[in-house]
Amino acid sequence: MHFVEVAIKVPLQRTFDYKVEQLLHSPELKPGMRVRVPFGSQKKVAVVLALKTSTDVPADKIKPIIDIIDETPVLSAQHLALLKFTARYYCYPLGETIHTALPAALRQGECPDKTSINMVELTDKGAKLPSLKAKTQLSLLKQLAESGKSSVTELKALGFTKKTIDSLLDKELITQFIEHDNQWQQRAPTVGDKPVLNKEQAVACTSINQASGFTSFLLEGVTGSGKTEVYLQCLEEVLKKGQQALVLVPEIGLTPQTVNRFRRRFPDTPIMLWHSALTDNERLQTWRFCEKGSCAIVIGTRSSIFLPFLSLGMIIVDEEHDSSFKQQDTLRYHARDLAAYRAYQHNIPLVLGSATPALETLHKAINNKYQLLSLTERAQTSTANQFQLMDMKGQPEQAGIAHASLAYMRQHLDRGKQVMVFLNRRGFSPTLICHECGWLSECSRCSTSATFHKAIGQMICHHCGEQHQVPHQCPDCGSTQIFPNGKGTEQIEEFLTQTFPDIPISRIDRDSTRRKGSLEKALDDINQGGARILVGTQMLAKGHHFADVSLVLILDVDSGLYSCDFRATEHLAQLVTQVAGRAGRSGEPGQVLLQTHFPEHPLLQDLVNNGYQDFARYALTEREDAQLPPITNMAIVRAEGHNINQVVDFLTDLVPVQNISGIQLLGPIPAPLERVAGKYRFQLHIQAQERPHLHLYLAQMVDYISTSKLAQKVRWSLDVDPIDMI
Ligand SMILES: Nc1ncnc2c1ncn2[C@@H]1O[C@H](COP(=O)(O)OP(=O)(O)OP(=O)(O)O)[C@@H](O)[C@H]1O
Ligand SMILES: [Zn+2]
Repeated sequence: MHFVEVAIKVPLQRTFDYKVEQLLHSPELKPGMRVRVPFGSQKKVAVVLALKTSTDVPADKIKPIIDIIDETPVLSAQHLALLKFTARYYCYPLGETIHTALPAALRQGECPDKTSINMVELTDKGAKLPSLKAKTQLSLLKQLAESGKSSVTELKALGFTKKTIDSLLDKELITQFIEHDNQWQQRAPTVGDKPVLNKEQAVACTSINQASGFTSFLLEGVTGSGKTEVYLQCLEEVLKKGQQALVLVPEIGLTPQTVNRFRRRFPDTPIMLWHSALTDNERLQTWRFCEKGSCAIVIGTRSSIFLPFLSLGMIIVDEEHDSSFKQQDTLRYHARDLAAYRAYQHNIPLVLGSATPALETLHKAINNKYQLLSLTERAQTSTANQFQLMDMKGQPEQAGIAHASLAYMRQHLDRGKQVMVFLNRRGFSPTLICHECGWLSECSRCSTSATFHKAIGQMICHHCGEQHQVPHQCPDCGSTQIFPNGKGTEQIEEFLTQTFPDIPISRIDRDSTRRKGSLEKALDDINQGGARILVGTQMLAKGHHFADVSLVLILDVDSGLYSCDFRATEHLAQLVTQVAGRAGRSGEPGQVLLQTHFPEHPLLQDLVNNGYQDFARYALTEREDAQLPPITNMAIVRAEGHNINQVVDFLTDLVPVQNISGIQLLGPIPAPLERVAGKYRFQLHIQAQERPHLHLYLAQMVDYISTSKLAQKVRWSLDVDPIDMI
């Protein structure tokens, strides 16, 4: 008798054993293959972890597997090891971790090659070009007679439909088959025009290319210093060796601009994209092509870290500080941190690039765990941007813009330049206020305000999404004197349209770019010089290269200066630096105006006078003093529920009576946003000097929670290495 240990998608920290009876014609079972198993009254897809000759499950209890789905493993041993590591590190059930990593089609037990049938050619019968009534079918036969075997996507691009192809298949005039083209591995890649690297870029490139085996690099380069150029020239070497590369980019970083740059540089190299808008079939195909080595470069967002590769040669994480690399629900993994594990596993270089490295990464670089490579100058201009703090105290202003700022805007616009106005708040105003009684529009289900969206005439809560009509009267006193309170991008756009009636304005935020393709269109418009004033939220901040922006106006930096989250200043400094970095990217130096009521604040002074590099190193010493991450290690248990007592009791029960050496606990404390969608939210903070202590403790705690009755009454989650406190 043989047994298998399998992982199943269930919210339990355990695996399951089944017995394997002799199945007719069954392929030899191996770890990484999928099987179907009975689970309760259901049938579930499970992944084999190990084959065993004995089990602890009593003989009368153990059930047989139903069937074996795969002929060969869909997860290699190395890939399984990655997923096991991920599950362990984030204290998340292995079955659910595997479920997160696999494309939907594979989770559901479908054939891995379902979508890979990508080529067709004539059969002998088809080659005789029999006369056919349907003209399109005949012209497809002729096309194939001329071109030989062709890819389905190519034929579709020529206007042939799937229906025409299927009809010919039915008549056995053509056949279809799978072809994984690995030709690129044998030939030297064609390389498009490229600039000569400057000295710092060349040093960085050489260091990375000379790395043998697993080495992590932090490429700390000021905005516009040509980090992408360094990636491209390193990738060239990887491709020459016939190896694959994974380039991780933030969600918004996957713009046509970025992709075109890679395409133009490597025109005959197979490059695939991975992002949230792919269909299930496209995901499966990319997965399969990576695995077979038919794809050389993947440019992908967070979850591309789980793609299988045949011969991975390098991982690059662009804008490594970006928060979109951290998944904020279910499996709360950080793609950058998993990238480090993967690079170690494959024994290859890892390149983390940013103008504003996360303190976590910088800490490792300063302690020589990562090799630090610096680009201190911009690639296309010799002068740095000029910063100016605009003291808002006593300043005349309209819509939150100082008159002095408006005068600067006019100067730049008169010279034919583009101006960017940044405010990290969408909507028209964050609240409505009653002039008579002081009523403020609040979300009825969250401890936060409801935002006024004027264009669509709705009040919307940005936390729970609750939406309702704009009131005409104050719900408390009945007065009609209710006004917008505070500013959002919609209001700024309205005001600037009135102030500069002849200047085309483009607003970029989540509301204005909801429709598919609208962001791409807006960015294109900006690059063509169509829009001259750009108003936007952090969507505008990331990675864009707008050649003609010469003035960046940052409206409200003050909200980030005084926050209960110890990371708020780091995030503010990153955001300000990234936004500012959009100015003066070619030609003359840019001007950056920061409007603030606290121009003397040490953080702003440091940032403006000495730059992010200096700020970040100072901020690390502060974290050292306060014994906060990245100096120490942290995890948060979050719990929420409609009954506040149950939430607090659950967390209180987790706090041991006696101190545990090496572990500090704080809580239960209310979350910064204490109520969301009607639920109360509390947290328990766990800190440890040593990472092994933290993980040992967390493993025991998760074990304990699995037996806790209190846990069944609340929703709880564990966040290892949280990046915010919300
Ligand atoms: N060595 C070079 N010589 C001339 N131009 C260069 C060189 N390196 C990069 N550039 C150009 O400078 C501009 C900025 O470079 P790039 O986009 O690579 O910078 P970056 O550091 O990735 O920018 P950011 O992170 O701020 O978005 C691009 O237009 C790029 O083509
Ligand atoms: Zn709400």
